[in-house]
Amino acid sequence: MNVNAICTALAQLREQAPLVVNITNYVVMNNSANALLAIGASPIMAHSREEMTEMMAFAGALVINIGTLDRTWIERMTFAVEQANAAGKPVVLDPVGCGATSLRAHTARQLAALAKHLTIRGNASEIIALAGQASQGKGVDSQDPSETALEAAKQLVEQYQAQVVISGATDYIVSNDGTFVLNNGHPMMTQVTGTGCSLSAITGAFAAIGETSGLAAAAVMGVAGEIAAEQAKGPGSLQVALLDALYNLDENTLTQRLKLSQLA
Ligand SMILES: Nc1ncnc2c1ncn2[C@@H]1O[C@H](COP(=O)(O)OP(=O)(O)O)[C@@H](O)[C@H]1O
Ligand SMILES: Cc1ncsc1CCOP(=O)(O)O
Ligand SMILES: [Mg+2]
Repeated sequence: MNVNAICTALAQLREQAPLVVNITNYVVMNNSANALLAIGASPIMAHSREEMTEMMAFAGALVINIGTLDRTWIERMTFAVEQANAAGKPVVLDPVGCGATSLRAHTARQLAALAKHLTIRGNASEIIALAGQASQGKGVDSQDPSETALEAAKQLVEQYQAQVVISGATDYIVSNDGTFVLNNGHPMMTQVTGTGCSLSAITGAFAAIGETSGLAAAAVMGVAGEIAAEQAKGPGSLQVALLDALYNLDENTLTQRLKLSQLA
């Protein structure tokens, strides 16, 4: 996949405006819904078991985010993944805080093993912990450089037949087709809660239109993030500017700014 293919995927996303079902955490529901709307998709935050079979029949994709987990949520998430599988819909898993507690690690692994068409998107500490290795995450924040998660990501690709997006200063998109490297974004993005969760939600939107790689999602998020950081005075205005940048992102800007390469 090259920059032209990413631009085509973005145009298709805006044309189709896929519906993305999110079971996400209390912190970022608003951020994620707004990020999906800004890029041109249609979000719905839905948790109820009673409506999930119907929901997955007409939805484009399911995004599962374990950020504010408890027993009830785990049961709902498991059922939702089963319904996505039955309807042949792709699943994106955001293993928020995986490594902080065994509940998160155990749940993320169970969900990953269950999902049939899976993309995993996490920061480096989450990806390392999901693979069962020692990570240095602090709660939901990464303290590992993204390149240190590459071996773990390759293990997860193999183990779950998944695509894996490691986000960070450099984003890596790892799959059976090789590893793409993105060098966009801005460090201030780590000081707004929900930028990673928004990236996972947008990954769901691209998965819904048949673009299973998280590459297109990481590309638009990275470029929009750096444009937003140029305009922001700090994290508060960055949050608003990010939505504007996602909304206004065009093919020329994406092409000019994208720093994309591939690992040999
Ligand atoms: N140091 C950084 N420099 C540039 N972009 C970054 C940096 N850290 C994170 N990002 C970007 O911020 C977004 C969220 O990634 P990340 O902070 O790793 O997720 P999470 O919020 O789940 O920890 C991604 O688009 C990523 O590329
Ligand atoms: C702070 C926090 N606590 C539980 S979920 C959450 C949000 C995490 O969002 P992100 O991973 O996008 O920074
Ligand atoms: Mg996160």
